Amino acid sequence: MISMESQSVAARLNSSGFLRTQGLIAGKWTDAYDGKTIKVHNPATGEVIANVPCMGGKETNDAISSAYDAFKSWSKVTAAERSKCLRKWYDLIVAHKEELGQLITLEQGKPLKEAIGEVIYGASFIEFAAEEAKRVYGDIIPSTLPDRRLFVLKQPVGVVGAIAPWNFPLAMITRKVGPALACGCTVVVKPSELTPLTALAAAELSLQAGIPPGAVNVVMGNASAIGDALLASPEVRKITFTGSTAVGKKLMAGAAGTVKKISLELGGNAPCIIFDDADLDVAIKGTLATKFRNSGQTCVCANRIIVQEVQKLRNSADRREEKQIDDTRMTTTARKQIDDRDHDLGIYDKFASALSNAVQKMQVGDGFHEGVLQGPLINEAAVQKVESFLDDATSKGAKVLLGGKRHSLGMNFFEPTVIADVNSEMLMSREEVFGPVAPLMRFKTEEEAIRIANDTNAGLAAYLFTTNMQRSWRVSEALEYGIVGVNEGLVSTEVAPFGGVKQSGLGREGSKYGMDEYLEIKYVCLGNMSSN
Ligand SMILES: NC(=O)c1ccc[n+]([C@@H]2O[C@H](COP(=O)([O-])OP(=O)(O)OC[C@H]3O[C@@H](n4cnc5c(N)ncnc54)[C@H](O)[C@@H]3O)[C@@H](O)[C@H]2O)c1
Ligand SMILES: O=CCCC(=O)O
Repeated sequence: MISMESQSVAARLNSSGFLRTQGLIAGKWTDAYDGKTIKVHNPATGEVIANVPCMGGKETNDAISSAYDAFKSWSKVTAAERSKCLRKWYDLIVAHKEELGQLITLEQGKPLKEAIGEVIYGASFIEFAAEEAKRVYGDIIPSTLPDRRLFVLKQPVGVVGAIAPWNFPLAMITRKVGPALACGCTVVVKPSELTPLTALAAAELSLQAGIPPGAVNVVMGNASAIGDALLASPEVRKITFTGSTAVGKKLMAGAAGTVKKISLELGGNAPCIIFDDADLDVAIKGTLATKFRNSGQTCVCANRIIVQEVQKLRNSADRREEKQIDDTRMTTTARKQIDDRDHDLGIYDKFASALSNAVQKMQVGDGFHEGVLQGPLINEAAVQKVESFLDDATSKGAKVLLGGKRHSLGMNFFEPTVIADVNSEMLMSREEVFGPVAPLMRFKTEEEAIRIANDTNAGLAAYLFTTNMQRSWRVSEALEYGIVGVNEGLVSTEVAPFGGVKQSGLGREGSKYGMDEYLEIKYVCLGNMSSN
């Protein structure tokens, strides 16, 4: 199955009804009103997979009206009923994980096994939301006056505009739509124009699951026209966005006009700190996982791998002093042991060579081919961005240890790359490279590692590798990030809060905290309660 060619996969998905090529408004599959379409390409081959409607403001306004109507009833359905529908949707997605995985590989490029992994990950947000739907509790507040009773109710926000990126065509949508529906909200989803097919297939399954027409609408096409319509409508009470920081800022400003609630999951610039006391195998495995997932195209991918190098200490006595060891009370053997260990400090060279060896083994190719671990980048612009970051780094003194250029397969394939001696003057340490490039930076002390790691406007995910328990806690606390992985490169799960600080965003997705994003708090005061 993994070796299926993309064209036959598309044909089969088409005949089994998984290749939907219309938007969804009020439960009806709909073309753009002016008949215009846009092409969806396979990033591995360049082939056109499908034409989907190029919708704009008019279709979006209709989708909003349909969501607004559906909200009146969906918000009144019991939590148990909503939970059942969501559970059914989850079951259907899991039952069709192969087809949805194939769609993801077709339009996004990630290897099929990874794509099916995304389907399971994406589905988990719906399952979790189905369970949480039943636990949206309010509060009773002890009153300050004897004749009053004070309550807090939690109620759905209303119609939600959910705008998603291309890198996780399913999971970035279910992470929004699952909790929104669970809380009683209805949604207008705008998937990326690069990857709308998975969203459309998932929306079809939502209808089959009994989620009422109008509760989930999908529009795509002219992104700014759709965005403007969502922002302008007073009926849309919440915008939830995952994507670039630049677009997130625009939406945040635009939401001010009607004072909408807003959640933003934006770009990262994840540091991955490798201390010299790290277990090298654990550090390599974790770094590979965080750096090369989805060919480096995730917001939580390590963007700066900051590795400890040898500290140039003056002499043995100074080394012992730095470690605050009482020299006078040490035996000669103990002193020698400390000195010998200090000579071994620094892991940079060992790490750079072990990482390069591991990366060299990664097979690049079409995601449908067996054994492929690295698919193509999403498009030519993404490849050009990686090239320009590498040119900038090498012109400023960085050294390519492995890869560094377009892959011989052509199209959007890029060689998995390791580049050493990157510093904070280089573009790739300031912005997301969003490609299969592992940039290595050097540090000497824990303090310096924390300073380098925090020296960015982003604050989404950070990683550190160390076997020192105290250090892992100390550094986790000092990192200005929303997510920290200690000795682990894959930390995303539906049960934990996902989101960033600083310019990486606002709010959290997944977990019980993700539900709050779709709820309003209402305080109710019952007065004159003492009748006799
Ligand atoms: N923090 C997270 O959870 C997270 C997750 C995935 C991706 N990302 C970030 O997303 C970026 C990559 O995704 P991308 O290239 O699709 O981002 P993007 O900002 O270009 O696009 C994201 C979505 O916004 C839409 N869009 C663009 N302009 C718009 C406008 N004016 N109004 C309304 N919608 C508009 C796009 O069509 C797409 O659907 C990276 O920066 C990555 O870090 C963040
Ligand atoms: O790209 C960002 C999302 C990745 C994840 O959910 O782990």
